[in-house]
Amino acid sequence: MSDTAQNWPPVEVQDPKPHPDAPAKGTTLGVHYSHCFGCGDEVDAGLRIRSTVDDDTVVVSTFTVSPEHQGAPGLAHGGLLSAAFDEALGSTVGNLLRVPAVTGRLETDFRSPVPVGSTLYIVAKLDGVAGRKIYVSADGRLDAEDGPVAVQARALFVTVGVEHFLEHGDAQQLRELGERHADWDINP
Ligand SMILES: CCCCC/C=C\C/C=C\C/C=C\C/C=C\CCCC(=O)SCCNC(=O)CCNC(=O)[C@H](O)C(C)(C)COP(=O)(O)OP(=O)(O)OC[C@H]1O[C@@H](n2cnc3c(N)ncnc32)[C@H](O)[C@@H]1OP(=O)(O)O
Repeated sequence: MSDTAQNWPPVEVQDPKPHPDAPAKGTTLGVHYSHCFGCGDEVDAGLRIRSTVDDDTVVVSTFTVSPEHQGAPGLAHGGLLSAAFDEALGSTVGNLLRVPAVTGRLETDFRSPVPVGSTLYIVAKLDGVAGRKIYVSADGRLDAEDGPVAVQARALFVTVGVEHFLEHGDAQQLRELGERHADWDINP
């Protein structure tokens, strides 16, 4: 998707195979974890990203830049824009492929400033899969799904087992998350 892509994906890949129970086109995706900085509704200065399935390999997410997200006066902080893409790309991988995966590598190109008050439409596409490696990229467009491209990103997600989260994260919170998302099949 990114027009800066050179050799992307960087390895030979297979076409992504969406999960048979992946949400259909037009589905608005819910918050995956209420304490998630990217989408959670219990994080005061979080990004509160909202995502909708566009087709079986594309998810469109929106991120509205608020004053808490500033770097320079009136402009979004670049690191937070990267975080927005991490969330949007991760949501694309998790919801369409329905596998637990973590970001292994994320690169971001900042093409034009993103002002406070604007909404970034992040159009993310699954590009290919090579074993545990999932390649995904996105364009961030200003104020409309067909607005000018302000930010682009490409990422590698790596599929992990549930033990990744159990060993390194908060096992109790993970169990509670699993109870709320029986369809994810992540119950330890
Ligand atoms: C819990 C919920 C799960 C539910 C799933 C179901 C549904 C989900 C639905 C919705 C989810 C919605 C939204 C999600 C939203 C946001 C997601 C945010 C995601 C994050 O924010 S997540 C935090 C940041 N993330 C980390 O905290 C990772 C730390 N890291 C590690 O935990 C390890 O590093 C790991 C696991 C990545 C790999 O470790 P490992 O030992 O398992 O495997 P290994 O090292 O062998 O890598 C395997 C192959 O990937 C290649 N590879 C690896 N890294 C590379 C790199 N950087 N560059 C180039 N290639 C790389 C290797 O070269 C090898 O390639 P090859 O196989 O060809 O040799």
